[in-house]
Amino acid sequence: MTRPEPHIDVRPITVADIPDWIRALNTGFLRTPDVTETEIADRASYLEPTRTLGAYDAGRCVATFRSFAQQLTAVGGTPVQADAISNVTVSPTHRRRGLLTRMMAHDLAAAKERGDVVATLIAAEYPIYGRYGFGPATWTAQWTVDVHRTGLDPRWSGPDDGGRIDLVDGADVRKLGPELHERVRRAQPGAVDRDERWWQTNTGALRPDRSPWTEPFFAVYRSAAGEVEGMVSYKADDHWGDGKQPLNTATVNWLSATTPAAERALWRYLCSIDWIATVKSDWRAPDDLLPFVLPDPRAAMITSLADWLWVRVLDVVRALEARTYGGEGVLVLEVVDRSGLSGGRYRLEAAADGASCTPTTATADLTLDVAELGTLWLGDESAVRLAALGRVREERAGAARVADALLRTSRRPWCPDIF
Ligand SMILES: CC(=O)SCCNC(=O)CCNC(=O)[C@H](O)C(C)(C)COP(=O)(O)OP(=O)(O)OC[C@H]1O[C@@H](n2cnc3c(N)ncnc32)[C@H](O)[C@@H]1OP(=O)(O)O
Repeated sequence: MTRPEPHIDVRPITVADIPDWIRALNTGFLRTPDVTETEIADRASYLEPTRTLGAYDAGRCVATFRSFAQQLTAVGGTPVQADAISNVTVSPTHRRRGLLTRMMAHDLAAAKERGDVVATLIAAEYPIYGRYGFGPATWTAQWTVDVHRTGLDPRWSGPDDGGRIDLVDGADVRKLGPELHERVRRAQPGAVDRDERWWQTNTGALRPDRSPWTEPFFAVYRSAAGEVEGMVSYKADDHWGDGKQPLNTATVNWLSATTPAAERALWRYLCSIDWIATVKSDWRAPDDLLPFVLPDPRAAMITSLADWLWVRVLDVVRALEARTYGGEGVLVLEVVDRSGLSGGRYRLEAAADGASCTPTTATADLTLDVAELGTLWLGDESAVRLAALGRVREERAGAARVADALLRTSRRPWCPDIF
């Protein structure tokens, strides 16, 4: 049970509040609470005070919340404006008193007012955000590859498709990476844009963390035509077996590819590095090609599978009109939104040349909470499955099957980023 705490002020921060806000953030994330000058300067360089909230009890910051503008790729490749939420913490002294609820209400109201189509976040724990209308919209998997079981010829080196792989340094990544990622994310439903700071912090040009920077390896795949089609960042440990065999692990920080050829070449490259006995993937789509670019797919085991990007639909009409559909058809959705932001009855008409969505008084085919709409919107989840779980209700027999035929996608959505 939450209890109201009117004496605690929830408000956007000012620049002067940044050090105390960072201390509260570090506390909530169980990091050492002291604040360094580097951290203050870094946060001050990109925090938008109007979109950065703090809760103040007797002048001390006891909760943090931040949002920023993000482009999220809808099914079909159109980016929509998202309200990306991050840095959510409530100090342990002030938990379960409704502070998150107050900060979320403040932020979502502002996002709605601004005209954002959806809000997004990556949830620390599953039970937190459903109550605010968020639904898990993409899932993620991590693989561990037993290199000696892959069936790859250990004599193999380099791509066999006319392309090439080159080791590069951070400066090259900053030059080539942003354009590559733009192509990746525009083609990948569920992917988001990356700002310059992402490239700086992931190549060591900017080092805001207290943890010392360790330069990873970077490799670029170019096609036979010389086009940059893929890139990987990885690190390796130093582990030797009792028989003096090298048993090192290569851990992928991130791997981006615009073509299956690039994906195949980069995974095979990682598995071909001398001394490497194990390859650990980054957070990938659950239907990643990885296992199947290996002669023996069982060499790649999923070691982690979980929800990743959560979506909260703020504008049903624009969200449904932004995406493409698997066929033509009409679906009337009764969207229930207890916060009053996006509820209503909507008629979706999907056609080959685009979709239209309009408020309607026609009889509903399906009734669902706005959180379930967020779960269905990127095409990953099945309405038939949600109906079986009682999470969507068919008002017309067979409507969930129609929804699946329209909404689901052949490849699963994926968000390569954490934010
Ligand atoms: C996008 C991101 O940044 S994800 C990171 C989220 N942050 C963390 O996980 C850091 C550690 N945890 C925390 O800081 C806090 O516990 C928070 C932010 C998760 C929750 O903040 P609180 O102020 O305690 O939440 P609030 O009091 O508004 O809770 C509202 C409801 O959600 C429930 N709830 C909140 N957090 C959780 C949780 N982790 N698990 C289950 N239920 C939860 C509460 O019980 C309450 O339910 P009720 O209305 O039925 O009583």
